[in-house]
Amino acid sequence: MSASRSPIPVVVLTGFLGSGKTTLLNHLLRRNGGNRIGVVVNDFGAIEIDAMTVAGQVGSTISLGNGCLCCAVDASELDAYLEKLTSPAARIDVIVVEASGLAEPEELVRMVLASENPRIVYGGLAEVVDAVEFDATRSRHPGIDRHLALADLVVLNKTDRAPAADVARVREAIAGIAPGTPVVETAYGRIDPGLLLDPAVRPEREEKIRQLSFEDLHADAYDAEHGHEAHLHAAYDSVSAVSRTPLHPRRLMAFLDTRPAGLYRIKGWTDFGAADPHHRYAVHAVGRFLRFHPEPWPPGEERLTQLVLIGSGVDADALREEVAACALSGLPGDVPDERSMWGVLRYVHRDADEREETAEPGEPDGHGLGDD
Ligand SMILES: Nc1nc2c(ncn2[C@@H]2O[C@H](COP(=O)(O)OP(=O)(O)OP(=O)(O)O)[C@@H](O)[C@H]2O)c(=O)[nH]1
Repeated sequence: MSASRSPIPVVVLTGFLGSGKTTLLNHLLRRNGGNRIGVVVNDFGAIEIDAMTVAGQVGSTISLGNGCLCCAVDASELDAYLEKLTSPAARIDVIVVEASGLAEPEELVRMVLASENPRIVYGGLAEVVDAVEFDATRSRHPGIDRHLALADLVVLNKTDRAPAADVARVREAIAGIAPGTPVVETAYGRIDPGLLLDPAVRPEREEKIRQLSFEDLHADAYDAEHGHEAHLHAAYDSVSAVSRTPLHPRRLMAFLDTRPAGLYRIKGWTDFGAADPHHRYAVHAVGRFLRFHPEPWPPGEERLTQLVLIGSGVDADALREEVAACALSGLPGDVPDERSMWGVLRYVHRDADEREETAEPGEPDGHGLGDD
């Protein structure tokens, strides 16, 4: 199994014509919080490159001054570009693929799940919905229900243009189509970037004292110019859970198997103590998708479990208690052995060669869509 750096999440962004995908992408690129984002679109027109500092262009790839990269490709080139964006030299932290014009969202999700690129991991399907046009779009394109049912996160956009009662009604309709899927209301795609990017679990960044960068100034100037409120409302809860006692793999799996649907993402590392003393396990969950990635403990690193759980409408205290209850009690019978790890190991992504040698039929893929 690979013990390199944690894989790079690939987020699929979808939504009907004019719902606000481009606006959302631009917002993320401006508010990247120090993350380097790789964006894949099928034409540059979609990202208003002019509005950003362009550091250079080579063929169909544009590098922005803030370290982000934008590629304009068609679906047949997607794999090659994912390869390029995940090369260590690109130092990309998250990749966003805008579905429109590339392929149907289901198709893209399948491509990401089936990819043999060991450096990527599925980062979720985010569906942008136009709060004003929802009913009209739905009657013209019944397919929207299918997309919503597949989405891991729904961004209910253009709420500035819809009366509160209409927004509430659309929310209710979405809840009927995609029960439990987190819905974030916003205007101009201004979701809190923390929903998709994760500064909180990047220790090397946490240690740095964050200074006001050019990018912040640029974002604020943009906000002022466009009359948007500079402050982003947190439409979700971010709960951090730390345990200095190793977790019991079976109890953690029981918690993960029954996690509330409103819990959109889980990131962090787990210490399973004697059940695998050599590795810490990076956890990556988005929507119904779950993956573990074992990495050797960095020398001198304190052995602890650190998880960040992000969701909307979740009970922070209850979540912290549930994680705490996964810790080993120290009682004589509460000792995990190697077999206790089986549940966890089913969600470890093995490299292609290794997988061919040991593949078993009916292995779970961690997502309702299947891996092939
Ligand atoms: N009032 C209002 N306008 C918005 C909002 N979000 C986007 N717009 C506007 O809606 C139009 C379409 O937004 P885009 O971001 O281009 O939408 P898109 O989904 O990328 O569109 P396509 O690429 O054509 O599918 C633009 O004129 C945006 O400025 C919003 O929340 N409120």
